[in-house]
Amino acid sequence: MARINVSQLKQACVDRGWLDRWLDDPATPVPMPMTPAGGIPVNGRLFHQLVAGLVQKLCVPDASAPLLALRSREQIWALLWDELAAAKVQALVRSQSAEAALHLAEALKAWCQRLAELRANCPNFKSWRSALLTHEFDLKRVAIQVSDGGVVEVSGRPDSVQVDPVHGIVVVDYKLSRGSNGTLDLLQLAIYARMLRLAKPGLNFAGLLEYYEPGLHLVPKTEAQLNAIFEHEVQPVLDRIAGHEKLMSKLKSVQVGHEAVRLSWQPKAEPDLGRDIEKAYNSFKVPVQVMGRVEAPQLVRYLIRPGLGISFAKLRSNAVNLKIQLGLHAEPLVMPGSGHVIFDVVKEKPDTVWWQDEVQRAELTAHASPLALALGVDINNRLILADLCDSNTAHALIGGSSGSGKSELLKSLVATLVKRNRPETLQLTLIDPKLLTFGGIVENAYLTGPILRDIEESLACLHLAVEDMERRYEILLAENHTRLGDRIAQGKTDLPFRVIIFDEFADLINSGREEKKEFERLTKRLSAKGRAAGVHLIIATQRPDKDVVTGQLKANLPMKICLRVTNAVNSQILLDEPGAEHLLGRGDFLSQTGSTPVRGQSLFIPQKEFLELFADKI
Ligand SMILES: Nc1ncnc2c1ncn2[C@@H]1O[C@H](COP(=O)(O)OP(=O)(O)OP(=O)(O)O)[C@@H](O)[C@H]1O
Repeated sequence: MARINVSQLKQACVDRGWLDRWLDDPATPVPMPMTPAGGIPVNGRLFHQLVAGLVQKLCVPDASAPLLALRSREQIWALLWDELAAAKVQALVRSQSAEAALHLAEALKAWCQRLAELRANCPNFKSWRSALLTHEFDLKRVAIQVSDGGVVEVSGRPDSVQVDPVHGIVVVDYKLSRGSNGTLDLLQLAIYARMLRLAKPGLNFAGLLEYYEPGLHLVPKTEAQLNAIFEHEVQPVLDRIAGHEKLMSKLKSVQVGHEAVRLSWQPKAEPDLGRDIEKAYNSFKVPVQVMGRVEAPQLVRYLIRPGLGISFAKLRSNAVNLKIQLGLHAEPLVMPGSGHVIFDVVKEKPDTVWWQDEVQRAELTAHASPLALALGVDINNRLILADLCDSNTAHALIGGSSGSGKSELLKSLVATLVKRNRPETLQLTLIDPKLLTFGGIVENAYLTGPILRDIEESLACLHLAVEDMERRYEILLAENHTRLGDRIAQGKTDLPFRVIIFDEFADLINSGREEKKEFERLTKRLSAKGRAAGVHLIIATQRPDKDVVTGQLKANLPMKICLRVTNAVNSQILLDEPGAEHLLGRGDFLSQTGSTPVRGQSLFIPQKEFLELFADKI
């Protein structure tokens, strides 16, 4: 079961990169960003210690009459100072500065004032517990439900739960400075309010941030506000954590054991060739050890450690020998990995990865961006995600020879966009000169117009898209928005996202010099400015040669997806490296959304299911 603590969870909500690193290895502590240096040191930990010490004294069950008689700020402060604070504050003068010590003392005084007020407003004061319900207590492993029915256990230690005269029962967090990110404070409050509600069913908790700066500033939040923060900001992160945990537990057994495991794409049991590979290499005097085995939809990957003094080149040069010895139907792909050698044995009959199953995975459903896409699954059965709203993946160039799986890939991308958006927020422009890819979609609310088939129409459509983009800029500027997504998030749907999908643009480029120049000019403008205006390009070609995929086009379309191509030159043109000529076809691809290509298998959606997505949106 996935477990996380409150500090980590709030950090994950504001920094998805941090979350990714934590998910990769929760055992290795991922450092939290530090509060920026500068200003007076605020000694928050000491403040918490001293306050907790006093509360402990006040709240003992048989508290003495003088303790119960404390009423004013001065009386409470005198006790706190004499019993706990004096020595610490004086030590601060020596170890830090008089300013820091004064800041702490003032903050503590403000807290005493707050306590006196709580007491004064407590109708039937019998003990300090009537005002301070609990203080610095552990909430251990509170199970919070996630969308797919699983749970994530969250642990933490709220500062205090109090009865506030105005706000009712409140979970309180003390802060000695507002820091650089008030959002984190609110997230923490929302998480604690939800944990308390689960731990104490029947009670509702509002929240209060008490900023001692050093004077007290209260930031109250109602239960409804905290609920909304939790639902919008925290729940998707918990869904993602639970989804990841589920995936990892499946993967673990695939990687370490050699047991049959049912993954979402349901592999047929492939023989384990681990020992055979070792024996075969040994027979050529190349000692190796197979360290692991991962079964992907299109191949089985073995991770090999070469014996001492055995070079990678030796393993690679024996690939053909291994094919013969092991009776494989294709030569294994031998590639360098980090700390091991990758030995990919392609399956004779690759498994199909069904779109319908994969798009339900939490990594995608919990993704905040409406234009997040699943390109496919990687070797480790993780979804390969790409977000059109992200500048690194805002526009895509797809290449692959005939039969490599471009049309199916385009269909799965369109299906994901349609599944995750309504026609009011997403408009598709489909250009399909081959007539087949999007054949069957008739007039539809998701489409900007009929599916375009001829070259002149396609060029005219790109012209209009540029005009549309310029108009959008003017509107965004007038309304003070920097990106269309923010406008849509505010509920304004008169300008939806617009995704232009062009299957086979080579014919257009090859129809004449002028057309080619114009196509390049228009795609350049759309790709340079489109993202902020919510206009995105996904264009595909069967002929990724240098005349079609020009340097300029490549530079303008940051995301590249290369399916099987006929030769290493085509792979080089698209990805800047060879390799895609060895892919299997049927949706086996290398995607480049970052620095190194990732191998994946695209998702398959049967035509009937694809058309059904559009069926009721005429
Ligand atoms: N992800 C996938 N899973 C299973 N089968 C696939 C997948 N992608 C493609 N295929 C199969 O591979 C074959 C070729 O696919 P597709 O028609 O998409 O290729 P293409 O690159 O568009 O070819 P062309 O350019 O000639 O139209 C089809 O039979 C298709 O069903």
